[in-house]
Amino acid sequence: MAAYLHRLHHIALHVRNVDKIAHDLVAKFKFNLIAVRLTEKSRQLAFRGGSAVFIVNERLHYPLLSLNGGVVSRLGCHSPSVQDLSEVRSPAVRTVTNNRINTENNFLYDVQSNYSVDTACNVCFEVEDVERTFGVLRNQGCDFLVPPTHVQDDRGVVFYSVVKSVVGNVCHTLIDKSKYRGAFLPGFQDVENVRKNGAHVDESPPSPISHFDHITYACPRRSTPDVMRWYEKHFGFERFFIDRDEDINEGYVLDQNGIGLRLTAMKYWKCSEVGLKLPSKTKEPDCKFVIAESLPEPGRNQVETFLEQHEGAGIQHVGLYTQDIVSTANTLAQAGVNFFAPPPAYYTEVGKQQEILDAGHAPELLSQHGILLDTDLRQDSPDSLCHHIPAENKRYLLQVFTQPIFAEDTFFLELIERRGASGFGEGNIRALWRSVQAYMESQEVKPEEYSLESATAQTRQH
Ligand SMILES: O=C(O)C(=O)Cc1ccc(O)cc1
Repeated sequence: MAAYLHRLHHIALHVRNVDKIAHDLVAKFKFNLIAVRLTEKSRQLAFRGGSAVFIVNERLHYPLLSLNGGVVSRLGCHSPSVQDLSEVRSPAVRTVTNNRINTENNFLYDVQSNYSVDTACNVCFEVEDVERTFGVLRNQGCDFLVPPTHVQDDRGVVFYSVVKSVVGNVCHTLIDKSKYRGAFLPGFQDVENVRKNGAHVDESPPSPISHFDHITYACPRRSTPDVMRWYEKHFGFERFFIDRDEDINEGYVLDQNGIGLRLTAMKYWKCSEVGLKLPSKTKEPDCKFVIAESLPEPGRNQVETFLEQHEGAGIQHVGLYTQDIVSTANTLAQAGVNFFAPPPAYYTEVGKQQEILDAGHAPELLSQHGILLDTDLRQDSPDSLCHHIPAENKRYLLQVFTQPIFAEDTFFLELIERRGASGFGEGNIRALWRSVQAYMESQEVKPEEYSLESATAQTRQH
């Protein structure tokens, strides 16, 4: 029996310095700061775009006073000013683990990450019953980093526990907030409340991001079956076939023209008891998970670069869903987001140009920010995520990939818009791969000298 996952609650990042990433999420990626937790030992900031929430955790090695001039001063016009947040103290909470008041954990709803590089490493799911889920998973041999714990304030109580996954440093906070009436989580100060108590701040505009579409793990070669088994057994994930001819054991393999990538995707159902067979109409898929591993090809590639610079497996990228990728990419680019662009020939190749035109898009517009368009490999799939499929058109998806958002060539974000396509476009994956390869060739850099960082120099600068 697997755990009952209700839905994805948030993805947590652990960074050495929250300033840059907080600034980027607000000013560039148009997320809104929704809640903060500031203590002498840690800063935790929550950002929302639609239902997509990131919590950015930073361990502090200095007292709270240094907050002045720190993150909050550079968050931009839609975030509270330094004065608003420098007066914020974590609301009083009672944290109880194993019937004892817990004062040790600096990070609520997470664990202290001593990881040496910045990392996205916790995918938090809402569950129905933390104690029960803990019991089930522990009996199955899962490793828990935080046993069932509850956090209480005057608006109610939240239960959580943190389980380690089999993917590098990735762990999962399992949380039950059904007995909590507050806007976010106990221990966090809602930014609305900060505003009401402090100076006037402009209302935040709605974010163009609506939800997390998928999370992609970069894993070592031949580790995919173990990862699949773990998620199937413990969380009830099901295989999502990217291609109908995909081999069940091999996954979806791209191994032509210098691309050596194996992708295997998994899905689970939102708000449903995992494992329960529901009529397909009542099933609502949540965020997908993709496992990427490289094939034993010579030379460097995105997955191997990630593993090296991240010092192990982990979350390589997160797909952010937007209803209008052209407008969102434009807004983000104007705000300073740099996207990877495919070779210019991508938009003038006869086949691709026609494909873009048939889908009702202008190749010139897509080329401005490196947006890729691909027809879904699963044209006859009955479980499409999009409900508005133009009968005359094939189902397709649009994607654009950002440069890594941390100092290392590791974690990046993706914008994705689906027009009836529920899978992942082979052409887009090839184009992304090639955008890195093309730079290597144009610069005549030997593969072993190549770094993703240098490749980003050729991506579009805004
Ligand atoms: O297309 C996507 O968003 C994927 O998740 C597939 C993918 C996985 C890993 C890569 O390095 C590139 C593409």
